[in-house]
Amino acid sequence: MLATDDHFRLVEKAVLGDSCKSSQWRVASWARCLHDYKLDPSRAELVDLTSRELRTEAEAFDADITLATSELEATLMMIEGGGYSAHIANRNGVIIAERKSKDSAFYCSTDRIGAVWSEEVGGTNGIGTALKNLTPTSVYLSDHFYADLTSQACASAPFFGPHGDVLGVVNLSTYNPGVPQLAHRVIFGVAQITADRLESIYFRNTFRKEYMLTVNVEQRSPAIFAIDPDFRIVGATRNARSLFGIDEPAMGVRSLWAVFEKIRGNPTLDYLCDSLRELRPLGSGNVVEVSLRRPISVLTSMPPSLSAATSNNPVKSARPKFGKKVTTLAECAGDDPQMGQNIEVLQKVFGSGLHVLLLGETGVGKDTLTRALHYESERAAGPFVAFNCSAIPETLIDSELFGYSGGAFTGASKEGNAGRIVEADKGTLFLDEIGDMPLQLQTRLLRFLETQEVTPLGSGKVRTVDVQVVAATHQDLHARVAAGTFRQDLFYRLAGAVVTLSSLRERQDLSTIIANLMTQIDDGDKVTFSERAMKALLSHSWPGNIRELRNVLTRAVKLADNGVIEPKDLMLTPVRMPPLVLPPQPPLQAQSAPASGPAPAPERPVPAPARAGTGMRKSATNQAEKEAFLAALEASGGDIAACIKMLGISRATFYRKLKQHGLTSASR
Ligand SMILES: Nc1ncnc2c1ncn2[C@@H]1O[C@H](COP(=O)(O)OP(=O)(O)OP(=O)(O)O)[C@@H](O)[C@H]1O
Repeated sequence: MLATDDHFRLVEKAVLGDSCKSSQWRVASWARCLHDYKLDPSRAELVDLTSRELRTEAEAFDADITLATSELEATLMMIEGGGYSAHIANRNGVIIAERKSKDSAFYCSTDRIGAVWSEEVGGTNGIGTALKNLTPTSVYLSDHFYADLTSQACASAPFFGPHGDVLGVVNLSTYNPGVPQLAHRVIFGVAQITADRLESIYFRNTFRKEYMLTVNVEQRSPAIFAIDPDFRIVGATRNARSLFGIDEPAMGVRSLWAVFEKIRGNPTLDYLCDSLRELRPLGSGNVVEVSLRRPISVLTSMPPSLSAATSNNPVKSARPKFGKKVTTLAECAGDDPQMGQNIEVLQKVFGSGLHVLLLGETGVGKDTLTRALHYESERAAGPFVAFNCSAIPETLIDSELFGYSGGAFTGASKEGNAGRIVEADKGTLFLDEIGDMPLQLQTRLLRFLETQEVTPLGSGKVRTVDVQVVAATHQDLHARVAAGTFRQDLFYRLAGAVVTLSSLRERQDLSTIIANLMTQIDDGDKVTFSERAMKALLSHSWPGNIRELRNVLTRAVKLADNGVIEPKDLMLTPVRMPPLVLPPQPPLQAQSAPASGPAPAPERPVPAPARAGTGMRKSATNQAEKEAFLAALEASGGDIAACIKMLGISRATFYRKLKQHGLTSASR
């Protein structure tokens, strides 16, 4: 922090015009602080609102705050380790949402929910000055007006609503007098990108029922028009407004053909939807590339009885009629408040043109939740296509996902293959284990996500599709980005909403989940639990999450005598659990444990060797795991489905582990 006197002299000299070093925006802000607001740089008088005042300010935020907080989450993941926290302030400069940096040493305690950061109160500061000038603002250490604040740095960017008025400010701040200026500049860029993304999210969400024309311009934020079926412009992003000279009164009145030269003949919306097209802005020599997306509710394959569905009345009838019962969103939410909140955010983003990234341990229900979202959305009439990036050999991912034309390569089928992306047109594509997507294909996937276009191998024909992508992984994607094995821009493109699903041990509604599962398991309604069995279930740590719980319950229903499940039927003791959920054990012990079939449980769990280091224990567990895989493969006679069932793991985990243990050839 600067000495108060020194800082005061600095401010005074700059305002009097004696300092040639000060940038104009800062001098102008300091002058406002001194002359207009009569603030004293040596005495910061910051204001925190009462909870009642805060409630009023939060209500004054003219948009859905849950979308903004989900965005903050994604931003914080990208800059983790930098010591910055992320905030949303409303248009009055009051912080109404916060996501804290894990690096609490640099936490800016003045930047908390309820703090007022208008320039009139906080002097020159990121949020207040950005709001004053309606422009992104970086306030680095001694840029602050108050001497007390010169140990902190903030990067702030205002964001605007779909009708062009300012909604609030994204703010990233750190309490770190040693933060390098260059690093802070990068954070400033991130704040601006976050603000742009928020604008885009709110715009797409507001105009989701309209056609959406995106103009490809070399600008940071996209130029998008929302247009009605008569080509009237009903909405435009800030960038579209400034580039094409459109203001609010023109909305709903001006035709697209008053902005662009009309294409020959009578262009239909369908013509524009089918591919990337070129349009020439009126009075300009250069053409621009545009792409048009259909409204979310216009699904050509939707039967008439469903076409009138609105977002309040979601389409439900397209659930698969046969086979597996689809778990509902209400069942996914259970009674867990965190899960309920997650689902609320996901429902808002789903179908808005943004993609979704689901994180969470294996078996927490990422696949199940995605299916539920699909079948309770307006895409329900469209296809649900799941693609597991780790279950398909690397060499086949390209052709399987993006498709190929007949005879495109040696061994290709004569008819060709549309590819999973095209199959998912007008529906949902679930990209499971996205962390395993090979790097070179990540580039292709990114291109598709940006343009919604695919060109099947060997066909040369571009096909535009309308696909909601949900990507999922149990891996630490952030670490993969840092290690250079996952593209940062792809992460960002996928992260329209990033939601981390809680593990079963973190959930507060285990008994509800048990009750739900019992309704889904054959004969589950014919048994009850003894008190001791229920106690054992509730106190188990469930390393295998819901999948493990389901397996345990299914088996217990079969083993229960006289319709009552006792602790012995649960077989929760380590030796009888599938290998992947064993605690660390000496190799011999684990090797001798069979992968299936009931056996008398030992009195107590076998302890890990007292002096084994983490490395030793890891390799012992690894070895045990490999042995168990070999045993299961042998016992199942190479039947993958039986093997997976025996091991009690997901198909994705099965293939991942096969690869990890070098057993790939044994699986085919
Ligand atoms: N809310 C729920 N209610 C009942 N069963 C559920 C629920 N969520 C998940 N399950 C069941 O748990 C098992 C694992 O779920 P799912 O495959 O969705 O998890 P996942 O996170 O996608 O796993 P992985 O990362 O291993 O692919 C499945 O058998 C599924 O039916």
